[in-house]
Amino acid sequence: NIMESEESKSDQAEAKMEMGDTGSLKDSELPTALIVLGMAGSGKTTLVQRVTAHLHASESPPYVLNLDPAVHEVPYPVNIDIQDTVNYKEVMKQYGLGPNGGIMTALNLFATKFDQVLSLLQKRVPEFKNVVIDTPGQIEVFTWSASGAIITESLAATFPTVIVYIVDTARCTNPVTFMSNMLYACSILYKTKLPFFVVMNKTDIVDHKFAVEWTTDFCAFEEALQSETSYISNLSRSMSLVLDEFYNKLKLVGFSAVTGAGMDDFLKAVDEARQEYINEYKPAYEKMKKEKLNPEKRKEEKDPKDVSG
Ligand SMILES: Nc1nc2c(ncn2[C@@H]2O[C@H](COP(=O)(O)OP(=O)(O)OP(=O)(O)O)[C@@H](O)[C@H]2O)c(=O)[nH]1
Repeated sequence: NIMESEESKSDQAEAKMEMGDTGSLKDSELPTALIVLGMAGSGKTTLVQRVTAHLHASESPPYVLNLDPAVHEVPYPVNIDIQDTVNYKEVMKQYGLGPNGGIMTALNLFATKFDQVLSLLQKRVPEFKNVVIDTPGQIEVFTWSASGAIITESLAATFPTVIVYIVDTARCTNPVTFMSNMLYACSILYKTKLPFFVVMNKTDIVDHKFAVEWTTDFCAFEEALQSETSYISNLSRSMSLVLDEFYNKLKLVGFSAVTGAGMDDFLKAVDEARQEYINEYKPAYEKMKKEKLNPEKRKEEKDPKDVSG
């Protein structure tokens, strides 16, 4: 069974919200769930640590979930840690798996109990403005797995949910690498359909100005491609044009998880994405839910009965 870490338990909360149901609460009373995604080494864990420390200092501590079964040490105060429920090394042994298979299976096992996480969270709703979720090192373990989809969808059905996609700015100064990373970001948007923004992390090493230019000025990107061989440069040029629609709406936030620079912009982007969830995602989700629960009605609307006899 999934349990909260000892320090994070609250007797008050148990008494306050026994019913564990957010349906009767207004949107403004619900916390924002931040799902932190990014390639291995992009800085997910360091960012969660930095944001958590900032929110604690602002006297608005978040509720924190670690979903990485293989992290050596969780460097921030965590409320629910996947490692307390499943031991991925034991999973590897028992099922004869390699490290990635072990991590994936550990997440699958955890996902089968995610309803328990939700009810623990729901009981604590009035205490938190943010729920921060750190994900496994290898991004595809979460973004291309059934368990990642189950976790994302059940969070998004309960709370305003936002995807925070972390990019290692220093590793994206090559225009082709940058574009590949943006294609990946775009694929996550496709898969989750959730409000989304990109954190250009590690700006203490390299400023992210180039990324803002490349996503807002096609000529600047084309110029940066000059040194590439013709095939790659032509393909990248075409891809960049394809990404234009994605770039138009995309929010890039410069950030340093080490120094904390960019925190205000980060929190502003969270607020805007939360608003987008309330204004756009939620109504579309409610409509879809209604249709799913009432398939007959939908059929009738689509195909009205022939009353002519
Ligand atoms: N200079 C600098 N280094 C950073 C920053 N954020 C993270 N790092 C470093 O980048 C490395 C990876 O950071 P993590 O936070 O472990 O990244 P992660 O995405 O959680 O990594 P995995 O979960 O192992 O895939 C560490 O050495 C961090 O110290 C940053 O803003 N600036």
